[in-house]
Amino acid sequence: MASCFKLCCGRDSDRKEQKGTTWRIFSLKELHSATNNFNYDNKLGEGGFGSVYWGQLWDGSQIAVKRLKVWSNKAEMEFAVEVEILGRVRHKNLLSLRGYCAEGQERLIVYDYMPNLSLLSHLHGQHSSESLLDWSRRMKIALGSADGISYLHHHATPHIIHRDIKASNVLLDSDFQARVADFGFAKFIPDGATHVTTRVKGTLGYLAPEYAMFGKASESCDVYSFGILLLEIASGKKPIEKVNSTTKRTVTDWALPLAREKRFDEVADPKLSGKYVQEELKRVVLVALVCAQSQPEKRPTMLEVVELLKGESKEKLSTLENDELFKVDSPLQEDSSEFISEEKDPKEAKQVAASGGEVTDVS
Ligand SMILES: Nc1ncnc2c1ncn2[C@@H]1O[C@H](COP(=O)(O)OP(=O)(O)OP(=O)(O)O)[C@@H](O)[C@H]1O
Repeated sequence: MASCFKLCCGRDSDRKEQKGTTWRIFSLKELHSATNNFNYDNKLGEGGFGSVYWGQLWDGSQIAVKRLKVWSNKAEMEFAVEVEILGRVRHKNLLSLRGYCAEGQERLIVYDYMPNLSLLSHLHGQHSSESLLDWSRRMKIALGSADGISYLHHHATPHIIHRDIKASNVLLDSDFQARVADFGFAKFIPDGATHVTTRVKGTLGYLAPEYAMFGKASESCDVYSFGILLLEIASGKKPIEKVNSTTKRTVTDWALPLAREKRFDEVADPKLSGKYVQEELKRVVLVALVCAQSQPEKRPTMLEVVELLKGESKEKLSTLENDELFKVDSPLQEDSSEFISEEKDPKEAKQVAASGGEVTDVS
């Protein structure tokens, strides 16, 4: 990918246009001036890669600038992957790349600024007390992020898996439209390959079991993470919850028995104060749980997820409702908590095994 980065992004001209995507190279000086010298007051947040700052360009447009913390080969790779992938895609539900800056050891990525910040900040963070996420906004965010991921899986060439779908990576624009962000761990799936075997990256609580255990990354790993995200949107619960000082419970282990007993109202976020569309809530919970099944082959594709969430086909919804997973007497899923380990840095969970017959890529 590093060599591909040089090839694709290191050309002479300053503005790139590919299939309608437009981005440019920024100078460090320009970004210093846009962010008031990366002033602490401009800081929007911090992630694994580095800090993110709000800024304003000379034309008045607002930007978010992600600045690499410490230069390393690994960080350089993450930077290259993100720029390479975001530079190729453009969709209403994916965060747009404005450009990048690579001067000396400085690596910065410039995006459109998302005034409503991340979904995480509204569900569990600094905006959660404001209760800005009513049911219609939650539905719009669920559908929008599904659309964005579906574009990556089914329309981008080559197909792309994101590998880090989670609430902090869904940003919200001024209209509370979802924009899937953070492509530093994303991977291209070569034509004809069913999956790639790779070092496990991602976030605890969102990792599909086959990926956490065997490093098998495919589109269905994103589907699993999206299922967890959907449950989070509907219930306001975190993916893993502390039940008491020794026990933790996943959101799926909590929601599946409720769904089987058709107690959907108990899944709804109490912050909604009962204000939601019952049919939509039920749909979201059922779709979430089929997505977050342990067996990848039983999960739907993102195209099917979009269709189901829209609720356009009564027939498909009734097939979903009658899925084996929701039969009261069928065995509960393998205990997903057995996969929960207290990694210091879940992003560096060890690659456990590599099985034959697939593309192996340990970057
Ligand atoms: N384009 C943007 N507009 C507004 N805020 C942003 C933007 N990009 C990032 N942020 C804010 O900066 C925070 C840090 O983002 P970043 O993607 O670096 O890390 P993260 O997703 O929170 O964590 P990690 O990198 O560990 O996955 C985000 O949670 C978000 O609040």
